[in-house]
Amino acid sequence: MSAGRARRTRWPVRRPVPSRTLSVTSSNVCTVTTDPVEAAESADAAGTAGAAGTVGIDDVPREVRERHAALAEEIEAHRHRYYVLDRPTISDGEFDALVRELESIEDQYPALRTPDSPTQKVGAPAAEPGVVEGSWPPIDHLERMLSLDNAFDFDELSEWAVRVEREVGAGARYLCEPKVDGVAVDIVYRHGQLATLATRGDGRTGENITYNAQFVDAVPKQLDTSSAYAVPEIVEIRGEVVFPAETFEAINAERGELGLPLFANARNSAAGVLRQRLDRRREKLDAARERAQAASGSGRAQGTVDRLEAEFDRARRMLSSLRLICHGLGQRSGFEVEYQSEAYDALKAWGLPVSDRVRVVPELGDVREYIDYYDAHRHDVEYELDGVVVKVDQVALQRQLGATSRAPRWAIAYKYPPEEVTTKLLDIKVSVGRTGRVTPYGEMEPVQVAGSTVENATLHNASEVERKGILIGDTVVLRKAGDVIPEILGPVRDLRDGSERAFVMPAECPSCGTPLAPAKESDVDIRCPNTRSCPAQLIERLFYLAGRGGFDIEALGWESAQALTAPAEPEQPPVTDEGDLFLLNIEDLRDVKVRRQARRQGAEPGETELVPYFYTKADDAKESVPTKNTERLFEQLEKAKEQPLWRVLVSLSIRHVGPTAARALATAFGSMEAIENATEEELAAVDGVGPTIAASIVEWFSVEWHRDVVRKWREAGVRMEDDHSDALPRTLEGLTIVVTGSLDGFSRDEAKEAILTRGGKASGSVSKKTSYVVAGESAGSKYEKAVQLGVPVLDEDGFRALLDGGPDAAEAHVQQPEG
Ligand SMILES: NC(=O)c1ccc[n+]([C@@H]2O[C@H](COP(=O)([O-])OP(=O)(O)OC[C@H]3O[C@@H](n4cnc5c(N)ncnc54)[C@H](O)[C@@H]3O)[C@@H](O)[C@H]2O)c1
Ligand SMILES: [Zn+2]
Repeated sequence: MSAGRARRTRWPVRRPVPSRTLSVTSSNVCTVTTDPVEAAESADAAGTAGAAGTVGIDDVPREVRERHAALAEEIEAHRHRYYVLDRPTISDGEFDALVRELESIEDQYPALRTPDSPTQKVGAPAAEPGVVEGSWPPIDHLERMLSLDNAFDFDELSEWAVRVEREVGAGARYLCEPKVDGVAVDIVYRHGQLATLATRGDGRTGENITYNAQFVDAVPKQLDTSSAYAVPEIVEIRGEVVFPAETFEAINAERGELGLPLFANARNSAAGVLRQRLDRRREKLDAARERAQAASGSGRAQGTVDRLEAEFDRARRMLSSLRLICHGLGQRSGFEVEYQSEAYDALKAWGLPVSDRVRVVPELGDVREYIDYYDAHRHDVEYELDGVVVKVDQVALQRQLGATSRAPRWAIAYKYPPEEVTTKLLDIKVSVGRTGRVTPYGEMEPVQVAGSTVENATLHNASEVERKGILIGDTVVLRKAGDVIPEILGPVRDLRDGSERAFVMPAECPSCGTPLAPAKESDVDIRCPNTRSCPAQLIERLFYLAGRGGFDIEALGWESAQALTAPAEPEQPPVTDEGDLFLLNIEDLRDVKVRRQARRQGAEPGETELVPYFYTKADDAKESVPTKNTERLFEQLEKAKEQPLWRVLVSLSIRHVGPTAARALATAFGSMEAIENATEEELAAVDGVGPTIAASIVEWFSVEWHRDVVRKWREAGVRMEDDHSDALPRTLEGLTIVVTGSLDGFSRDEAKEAILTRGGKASGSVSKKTSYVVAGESAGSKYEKAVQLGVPVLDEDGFRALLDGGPDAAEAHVQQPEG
């Protein structure tokens, strides 16, 4: 059986909507009331009839039936964990894949699509009180709460649109909304007063969490009855409760400090917080207070009160920071609108929060744009969204379209690729950085997430590993959001089997074997103190000094740096610290060998061989010769000796001395010697340097091998002072300049350097204090801002004039605002 993309055949044949359903739905905007059993039966009947006509359940091959049953059971178990326990063990993406597999089986064998299949149901039944500890008593919704059908790509979205058009003809307007990844709730107002707050449960019955509603600021206790929209006698509102992303992070940080298990994501945390039995906490607190009063003066009794009070308070604070986004109505009497978007205006007028990102658009192409926009800006929204919901805006058409047993036909959820997956944490290793800092990182079974394969993720430091409660061997939740580096959020504790083990920070450097220690006693980070020739640190420093902000030696990449500092042969590496770099002789590298996966035919995986790194020998040649890259390396080393002083300074890897400080130092002192001999005060007095950097420079030069690096570079011919003729006229003294858009004659870095070397400041944002904005090709918002603030704008010619002759020369080039 093909497990290919499931084709939706949930409503394959046009069938009359039962009249009873019609009459009930006629007052409906966002949720359609159908009798679930009847609807499910007719869906089943339709499915069966639509596919093979006579294929009954007995005609389905046994293996298929078994796979279907096993999958259904697995899905139900995950639903229970997710909806009732708030403790899922798989990611949403993995869960959705299981559901899709079930759907594709049912597409092939519609007889399996029975009313109790998970594909036909919403959520999970609210737990019977007492069955799951801590759940609230159930409450029936006035109208059923449905789920949504999903589209995972544009083809599926247009298939939906085609079905809509087939049912109701052209002319549907599309209402686009963020799909809020929160906890679905149902709120009932009677005569404008909050009556109940409930979770979705199985769509029919949810948990009655009204007690907690009093603490949720986002849920109005009373609707504004003075608005243009009369508040109906009874109105049922649907929405999502979420934590803003920031609050979620703060909550987890606090839980970490208190030693409580962290929430895996914002949705789980919102669900956990919303569903806690705050009433019971209150009872406990009251009882403790009474006991304390009875045992007047007992410190212990008072201690209990204090603790319970603090806990109650914390819970209340968390509830009050929850947010609500309303996106629909259930039952209501005496309230009619023509459009769903109009219903939102009413909700707003009554004081209910509605997303201001909702848009009504006429064409599917516009829907696509909306979807693309939020795909790119998913993380600019203050809460988590996992997709976009597209709805038919006209209420009359919604009625015509109706619903299946589990979802309306007039809406669809377009889902973005998941950003969270689970994977196995195979090991925790440590890496040593440029400054010797030792950082643990997780090695995982490779997984696909947000479009790339991830197998490593940093864990920052040992206390982070502890705070997150991660053990080696755990299944972990891994998150990769947009361009952000992947992060291990935490373990899935429920999947532990006892074989997991705690991570222990190694006592010795994995690169050079030196005992590790914190630099200062109070530091959380530990370091390898062998700064001079620990290969891990030296490689990072070489890589850095070869970078674009340093000597700019492209041919010295990470691998070459490794071959120079830690080759397999000879034992004594050609470079023991960066001082050796410019003293290298191409001949010295002839015998440098590295260990590689063996390339010979039939080599086993893991079988290695020694190969020369810098030299190569053609099959028929007698002598080996330097590789192309080796030749380039030596050419570039030669050129690097002529780099300006600030680049040499950057290349020394002095803490806090990046390009900006290095430029300021070079301009102020002119030579390495002068900097080396300057006092801390003299250094600190330089504009753009300051006391921290000054102290760091003095400390750096106090180390003997550091001074040797400078000495060796000087001996090798590296230029250690800026020629006087290099000094450019300081035409931009005191000016702040913003460059935006692209220029023909300057890269971004070159433009910046041109500004800095003439005494100006280069800034990235436009304010009233900006002296000039240089606007190149396709300059955007910064240009507009400049015009708005009246900051003079120059084109590229104007920029050149400014560089050469200062403000007077640029005067003639200042662009006059239009109009
Ligand atoms: N990891 C697990 O084990 C597990 C288990 C069960 C479910 N899940 C996840 O839960 C989700 C499925 O649950 P679902 O039935 O709630 O379906 P859904 O999330 O696909 O969509 C339906 C729900 O979206 C909500 N919604 C958000 N924004 C909305 C808007 N603007 N308009 C209308 N509705 C909006 C509504 O509450 C609605 O009920 C999936 O993401 C699934 O992966 C995960
Ligand atoms: Zn080391």
